[in-house]
Parts: sequence; structure tokens; C-alpha cells
Amino acid sequence: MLNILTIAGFDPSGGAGIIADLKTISSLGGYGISVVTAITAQNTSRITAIEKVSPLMVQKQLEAIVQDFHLDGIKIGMLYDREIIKTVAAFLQTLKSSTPVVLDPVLLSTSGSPLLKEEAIAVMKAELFPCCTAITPNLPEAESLSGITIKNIADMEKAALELLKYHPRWVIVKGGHLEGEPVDIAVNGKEFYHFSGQRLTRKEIRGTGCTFSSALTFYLARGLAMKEAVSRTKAYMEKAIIKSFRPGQGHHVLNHFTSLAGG
Ligand SMILES: Nc1ncnc2c1ncn2[C@@H]1O[C@H](COP(=O)(O)OP(=O)(O)O)[C@@H](O)[C@H]1O
Ligand SMILES: Cc1ncc(COP(=O)(O)O)c(N)n1
Repeated sequence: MLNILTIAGFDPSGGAGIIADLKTISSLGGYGISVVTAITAQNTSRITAIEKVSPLMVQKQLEAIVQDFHLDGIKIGMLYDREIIKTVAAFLQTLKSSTPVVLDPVLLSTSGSPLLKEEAIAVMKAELFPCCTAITPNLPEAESLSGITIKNIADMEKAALELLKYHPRWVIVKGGHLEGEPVDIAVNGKEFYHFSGQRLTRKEIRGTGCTFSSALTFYLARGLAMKEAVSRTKAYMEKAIIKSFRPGQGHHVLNHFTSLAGG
């Protein structure tokens, strides 16, 4: 069984963050391990408070995990501030370079609350991007990280090339927020791929970014090449979107367990 670590925030409603990551990893047959960076008070409609975990406690959690586990893949989500980013970057530098590391550069929640402090963005680009096998911004994240306004696939490519300058191995820009079909792209400077698909719903669904990056980490940890790993991730997303549901009174959440009875 593959050991997949998620370093991310806690969303008690389970739609996003660490709980969504663990559901994704478990449903794919991996063993999910989690290091918490921040606790949010959040439901399927909104975030009402955020409390960060101290950088020392993040470091202690990471140390406890590496002393025990061989890690096959690492997914990174909400990091909240520069001290936590620096702690995670220092940890990644101690790992073998063959371990896949996928960063979902979470900036804002679907409900519009900031999940990363503005002043931490430059540190994330300079210190974390170079440690990543892939970064997986959505359109608003790619716009704000690259400074390029994105209206179409050509703009997505421009933004991806701009973000490659910070040296992640791959930039994957997700197109769920495009007007038409949700096309994702993956770029590494030499190779360039498009992943097309049909728009399956217009509903707001929570946790799609968390789930995409966790599934991608799992497939890369299985040894798949990026093209195949993204295509399997997109197929996984489509199944989870088709079976999404509304457990509370706000946004819909993904159904990660579509292969189980009742899913
Ligand atoms: N309505 C939709 N129909 C089909 N696929 C979608 C839809 N919305 C998002 N996706 C896919 O789900 C994944 C997550 O994309 P996106 O919504 O852009 O990310 P985020 O959750 O970070 O905003 C991508 O593969 C995207 O193409
Ligand atoms: C702890 C945590 N991590 C990530 C997200 C982003 O997910 P979404 O964009 O679906 O709100 C979130 N809302 N909460």
C-alpha cells in the first residue's frame, strides 16, 4: 500500500482540507497520513474563524511521521502563513528528490475567505515552488500568482509558462472556472498537454482542488507519467462530481466513494 502524506488545513465539515484529502487517498487504495497546518471553523457555506498550528508543532508532526514512515507521495494544501511555508520547505529539502510533491496553492476558499496571507505568496513562490513536482492552481489562483488575466486556454498557457519561471517541475492549470468546457493543461517547458472534458454541473462544489491534488499525488506515487496521472485524476474528478451531494445547507461536496455500494 502506498503511504501518502497530506500537509493541509482542517475543515470540520469534511468538504475540503485534510478530510477531503484522506477520503480521496483512501478511496484510491492508499494509506493516508496527515499533518495539520491550521484549524478552520467552517461549514459548507462559510469560514468563521482560522487558527494556525504553531510552526514548531507542524515541524514536530512532520518529524514524527518521517521517523516512522516511508513516504511515497506528498500533497500540500492550505499553509496559511510564511512561517509554516518555511517549515514545510525545510522539511521537503530533507527528502529524496524522487518523492512526488504536489502543491495546491490554495489562496481563497470557494466561499471567498483568504486561506493564505498575502505577504506569504512571495515566499511560497520562491521557496516552495522549486521543491514541487507539480503545482495545481485553478484559474483565479493562476491569475493572481502570475499576474496574467485568464479568459481562455491560450491565457492559461501563458500563465503556466510564467509560473514555470519559479521552477516547479510541472504547472497544471485547472480549468473548472472557464466559461465553456473545463479543460485542464499541464506544462513542463518541453511537454504540453490538454485534458478536455464536459462541464458536468454548474453547482458550486467544495473540495475539488483538494481532491484533484490528492488524487494526482496518488497516481504519481504509483509511478505513472504526468500525462497519464492527470488524465486518471480528471476521470476520478468526473465520477466524484457526477455523484456530488449536499450534506448540509450550503455547497455540494464530492462523493469520493463512487465505487462503493450506495456511492
Ligand atoms: N463542472 C465541472 N464539470 C466537470 N469537471 C469539472 C467541473 N468543475 C471542475 N472540474 C474539474 O475538476 C478539477 C478541479 O478543477 P477546478 O474547479 O478548476 O479547481 P478548484 O477546485 O481548485 O477551483 C479539474 O480537473 C476540472 O477540470
Ligand atoms: C482547510 C481548507 N483547505 C482548503 C480549502 C479550499 O477548498 P474550497 O476551494 O473547496 O473551499 C478550504 N475551504 N478549507
